[in-house]
Amino acid sequence: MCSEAQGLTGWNVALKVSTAAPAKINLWLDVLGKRPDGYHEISTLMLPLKDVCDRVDVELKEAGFTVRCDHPKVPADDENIALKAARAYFEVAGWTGGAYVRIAKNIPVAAGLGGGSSDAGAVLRLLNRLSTRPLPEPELRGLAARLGADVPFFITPRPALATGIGEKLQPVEGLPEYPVLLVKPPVSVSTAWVYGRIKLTRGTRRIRIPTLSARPWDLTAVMENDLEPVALEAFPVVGHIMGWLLGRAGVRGVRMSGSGPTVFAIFRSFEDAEKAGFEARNAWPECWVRVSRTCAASDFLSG
Ligand SMILES: C[C@@](CO)(OP(=O)(O)O)[C@H](O)COP(=O)(O)OP(=O)(O)OC[C@H]1O[C@@H](n2ccc(N)nc2=O)[C@H](O)[C@@H]1O
Ligand SMILES: Nc1ncnc2c1ncn2[C@@H]1O[C@H](COP(=O)(O)OP(=O)(O)O)[C@@H](O)[C@H]1O
Repeated sequence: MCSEAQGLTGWNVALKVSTAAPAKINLWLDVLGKRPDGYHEISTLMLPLKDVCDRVDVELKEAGFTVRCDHPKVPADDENIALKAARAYFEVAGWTGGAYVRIAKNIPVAAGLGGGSSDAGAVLRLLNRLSTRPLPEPELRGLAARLGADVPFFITPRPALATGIGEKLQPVEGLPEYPVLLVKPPVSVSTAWVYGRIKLTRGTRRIRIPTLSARPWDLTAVMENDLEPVALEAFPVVGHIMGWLLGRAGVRGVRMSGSGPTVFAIFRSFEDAEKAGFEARNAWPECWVRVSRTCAASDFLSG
């Protein structure tokens, strides 16, 4: 790579960059209505998880776009949303050249944890940091929204109220780092399939932020997910896991994350979450089980 090529491409010096791409949970998810474009208006509080993260590397190349991922269910071609993000960024930035994207997968796939969207957000974050003319945040968010409803949240993962189809973000400060136990049954649920079967019963958006800010541990008062009934009917195991988690010592609230099937439980303390995690591995040996915590601020701005 010669310097005039860098001048032409608009890149800074670094040619290989890397960052963590966190999973997310939805503390609540209201579906408010269906839009003419087929997407649904939602209002959801999204919380990134501190240590359930993919690792995303981006290497700039003279030409060509390729992706490698160590998970058999993740596309290794142009269908990979992280590669779509790289192509889209180069096009908008007017860059020549290409990119090699490498993903080390730790977030379960099609789990309701935003794994693919997080990888795409990480690629946009990395490329924008490399640029000699970074895109302003609103333009970057618009590019992200064209890739997927969840992607704008993952450009700067931090607690935020997401509205619209998920692309309008209002950061929420001052929340605790909640201890979380995640249990994912061995079923794959498509987001489109769940949204396609939802019965729209909620008329207006409930205002929950003041309640949560006043009483951040009174979680049952705010935790809801309008996508749950569709997933519970199709996959009763999701309901069985939710019922089991509600019986654990120190539990503060249980919900399905996003379009599922992952169920998450928030606990009074990290010790309670770890104890429940140990019990879950014995009670649900066929499930993916992780103990984590939500992030109070964006731990992902730096790298
Ligand atoms: C449900 C949520 C909650 O955070 O997350 P996941 O469970 O996927 O992690 C999101 O709304 C998922 O966003 P995302 O995963 O980006 O969905 P997209 O790929 O954009 O959309 C997949 C399909 O879901 C439907 N969809 C998605 C978002 C939305 N607000 N309304 C919709 O109707 C559309 O049919 C769309 O074609
Ligand atoms: N980088 C990626 N990581 C995970 N899934 C991806 C990726 N790129 C494309 N996909 C596709 O997106 C689908 C949704 O995956 P994912 O984003 O993990 O689900 P969810 O939005 O429920 O968390 C998967 O079935 C997979 O085929």
